[in-house]
Amino acid sequence: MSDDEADPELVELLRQHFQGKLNIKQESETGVLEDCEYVFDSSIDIAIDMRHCKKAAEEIYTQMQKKHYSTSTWSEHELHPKAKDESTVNFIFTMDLLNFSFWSELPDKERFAIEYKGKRWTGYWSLVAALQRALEEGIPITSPEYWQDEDKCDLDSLRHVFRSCTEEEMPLLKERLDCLREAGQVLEEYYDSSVVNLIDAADGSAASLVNILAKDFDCFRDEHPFKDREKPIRFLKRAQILVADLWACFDGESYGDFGDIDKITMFADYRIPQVLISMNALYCSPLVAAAIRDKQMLENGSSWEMQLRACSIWCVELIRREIKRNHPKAHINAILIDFFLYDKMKELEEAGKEAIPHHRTRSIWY
Ligand SMILES: Nc1nc2c(c(CN[C@H]3C=C[C@H](O)[C@@H]3O)cn2[C@@H]2O[C@H](COP(=O)(O)O)[C@@H](O)[C@H]2O)c(=O)[nH]1
Repeated sequence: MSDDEADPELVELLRQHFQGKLNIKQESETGVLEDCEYVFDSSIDIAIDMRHCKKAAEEIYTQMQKKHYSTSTWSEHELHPKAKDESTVNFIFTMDLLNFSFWSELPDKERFAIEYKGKRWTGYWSLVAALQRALEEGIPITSPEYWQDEDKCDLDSLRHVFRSCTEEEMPLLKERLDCLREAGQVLEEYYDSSVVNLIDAADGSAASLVNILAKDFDCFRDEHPFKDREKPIRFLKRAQILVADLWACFDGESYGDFGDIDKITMFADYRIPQVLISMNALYCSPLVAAAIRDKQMLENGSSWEMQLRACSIWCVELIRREIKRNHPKAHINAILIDFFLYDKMKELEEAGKEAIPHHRTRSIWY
């Protein structure tokens, strides 16, 4: 064989090696963005208004700069845990296991609310307040072993942990107990009941951790069939926000150190669509707009609901690209845009300035 001919065996080995790399590359993609672009391309009830999307991008960038919005904003929230240790990892995991469906149809004074530190907390903050209160009362609510103890951790004890200062009970309490139970079993079976072991299994990849959560835990597998598409559409909202909360809380270090964190998308909940619509970046057909305005229930997995979630994720991606185009040096990803929009929406709600209601879907996914 002449010097310039490659050894066929070596070529085959290299091919298999790079082929293998390609496979690993496949596993390190969550598929969420591709799935949402697919739904956006076939949406007829929801659209993205490009002109307002561009305008929103500039407004968001300017306000984020003014507020010095960064990962450290996460820990500045009064109720978020401050310790940078394993107890906070367990807190965040528990929080994002249960981070769904707080909305109520009752008037503000009657809706489910948690009294803690002399304040009345509703929505997402009611969850965080209840977990903090339980820990202070000596209830090990963030312990995977506790979730499996059917004598100690049952519907009554969860009702006590989430006891409201009004007559309304926390929504989907039984489903929340099921999430804790399943997570306790999976963690015991595969990760020696340690959330840190679960994070270590992702080997520093955000996308891998999202995929592991979706693979090992039914209650994180937020994916749904859409029209005649062969594969379900992946939103993976609570799996993604779990990774994002770890990243933000630990400032991208320690348990929050993910080399590919920018692969995480916006989290398809019921607040970001609301704020994108109020910024005119997202457009709803008259029928959908009327359903949202009239607070009609949009069934989980219905076409309108899927389009709303997917187009919101795609809209934030376009906003992210627009900011990157105009401010190449800005360290802004979908997570920080999302966190900023959520906090902005809560400020508008607090000030009684919600232009339109958020959409009503009751599910464990968001
Ligand atoms: N997309 C997105 N969805 C978010 C959040 C958060 C809170 N994240 C904290 C961490 C960093 C940020 O700065 C926030 O301080 C909760 N949610 C979702 O909203 C719904 C609760 O709404 P309401 O009932 O009105 O509180 C529910 O589906 C919940 O899962 C977010 O950030 N992004």
